[in-house]
Amino acid sequence: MPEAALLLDNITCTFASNEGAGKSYTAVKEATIAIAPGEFVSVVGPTGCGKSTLLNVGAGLLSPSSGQVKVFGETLKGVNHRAGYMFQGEALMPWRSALSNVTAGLEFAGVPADQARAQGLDWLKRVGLGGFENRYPHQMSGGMRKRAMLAQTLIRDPDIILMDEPFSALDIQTRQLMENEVLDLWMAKRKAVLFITHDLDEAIAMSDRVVVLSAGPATHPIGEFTIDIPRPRDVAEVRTNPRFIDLHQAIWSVLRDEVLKGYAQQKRA
Ligand SMILES: Nc1ncnc2c1ncn2[C@@H]1O[C@H](COP(=O)(O)OP(=O)(O)OP(=O)(O)O)[C@@H](O)[C@H]1O
Repeated sequence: MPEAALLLDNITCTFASNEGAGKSYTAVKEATIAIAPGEFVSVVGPTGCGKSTLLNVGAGLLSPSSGQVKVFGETLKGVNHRAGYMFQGEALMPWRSALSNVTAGLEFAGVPADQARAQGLDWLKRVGLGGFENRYPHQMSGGMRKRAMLAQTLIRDPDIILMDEPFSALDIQTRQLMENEVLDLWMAKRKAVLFITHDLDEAIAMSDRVVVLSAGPATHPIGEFTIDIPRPRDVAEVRTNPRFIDLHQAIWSVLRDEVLKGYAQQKRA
């Protein structure tokens, strides 16, 4: 097996609990997930189980209580500079235009302004925002803002792409368009992707492999499925593929009980 682009190795994350002084909550326990270079891996699990926590650990934004992260074989210390991160919510800076948002990372990295501008305009075109470079976030639709965020994430050409439910706020048509665009961009460059989602259909349609997490506390992987459906895929059309239906059934049989447990816990909370 080639060296993993990203290895979350035996990760445990314990937080101080808000149930009282001295109490703690172990959200993730002894979780190991490896993503090979060029592999697209989705992680699904019930709400609140620890998906974002694991992604934050992979991004180097959160230090695990125990375990380690390896990036192309090297132990991660601090922020993961080989990763680009696309968040769940809105991450555009409202005071910057689309172009200036997209080029922000290059600017911070000291790339000369004219070079950054040329790359930014190119990326805006690639994500379907050609001609919208002067729009501010409040002048863009939710889908356009997501496109700008995608360009913002990819412009630095990261070797690892971390995505935390990036399209959950979009209507289904826009979402499917964006999913197909992400797949096209990914097929062209084949970077390692860790994609977090609630949505099993989305996970199967996009991925090479789907990892199922248990309900919390002490979340850890409880199933792993290779998605052996040929590419290129269209995320809407692939849902009628008989293999998709088989995989959906197999994964759902593992995920269903965890979703019910997660839901019961949220009702109690
Ligand atoms: N900094 C923190 N302090 C205390 N508890 C935390 C912290 N971060 C996360 N948690 C808890 O850890 C658990 C996992 O949270 P996390 O956001 O990773 O779940 P998730 O699976 O991404 O949720 P969702 O599906 O709703 O986005 C939750 O119970 C959450 O309340």
